[in-house]
Amino acid sequence: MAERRTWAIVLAGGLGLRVGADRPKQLLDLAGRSVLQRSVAALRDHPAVDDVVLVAPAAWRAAVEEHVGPGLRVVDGGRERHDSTRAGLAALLGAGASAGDRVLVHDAARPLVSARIVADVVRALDEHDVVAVLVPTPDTIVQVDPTTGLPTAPLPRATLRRHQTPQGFTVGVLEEAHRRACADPAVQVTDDCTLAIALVPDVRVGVVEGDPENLKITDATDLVVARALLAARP
Ligand SMILES: Nc1ccn([C@@H]2O[C@H](COP(=O)(O)OP(=O)(O)OP(=O)(O)O)[C@@H](O)[C@H]2O)c(=O)n1
Ligand SMILES: C[C@](O)(CO)[C@H](O)COP(=O)(O)O
Repeated sequence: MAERRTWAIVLAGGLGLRVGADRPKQLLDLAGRSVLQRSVAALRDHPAVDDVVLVAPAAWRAAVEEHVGPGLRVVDGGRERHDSTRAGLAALLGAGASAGDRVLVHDAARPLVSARIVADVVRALDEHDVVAVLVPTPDTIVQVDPTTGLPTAPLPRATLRRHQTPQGFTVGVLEEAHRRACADPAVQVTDDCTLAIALVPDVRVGVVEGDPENLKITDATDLVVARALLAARP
């Protein structure tokens, strides 16, 4: 049987509007290296990862390529995150990925992901088709009425988790999830794991413990927190 390869798609196709900087947040500095350089290095330099595809915003592709240097497969992203995942998936299939290979889908906006999480996701794909990285929520979460904003259904905190990335998949399962999602525009989810579990029957789902430090840079406050975390590291 052919050796299973492990691919990573690093999603840097967004514009980072919520941070409010003069360029996409992945190009901002984080203690001497950009957010993008850190998230790409976490996958590219990991011994369990064979090959990386980087998805960039078309308008910022030259800047992205300058940040990561030569030798990395870079493709243009799409309007939404799921469009960018599809662009990354098409690129790795074009580069020879097979349905049985592993693929990790990672937000470039999570530059502090640890080698331990990456290793755990790759290992969990020996037994599962879809692997989520989850952390408990420290806040109480409530569902609200979308019109009034008033709280409606209480959600028991002990049953809630936050998704992090990288999320892991068998390549064929990620392909199938996106094929089905394309056929049904009513499907609206914000991560690939939820998509695969919802749309692909009988997938074996595994869970890896996340880490509060694997935060997503979403607004300017997250940059301050990420810089403080890096400064506190030995
Ligand atoms: N069309 C898109 C949108 C998002 N992403 C990537 O998906 C990750 C998570 O998305 P998010 O934090 O929402 O990033 P942005 O869309 O860039 O942020 P904003 O919504 O503030 O513009 C980021 O690494 C982002 O670059 C992507 O590859 N393609
Ligand atoms: C994939 C994700 O990071 C899991 O928490 C999140 O859903 C991305 O959401 P965003 O709105 O694209 O930042």
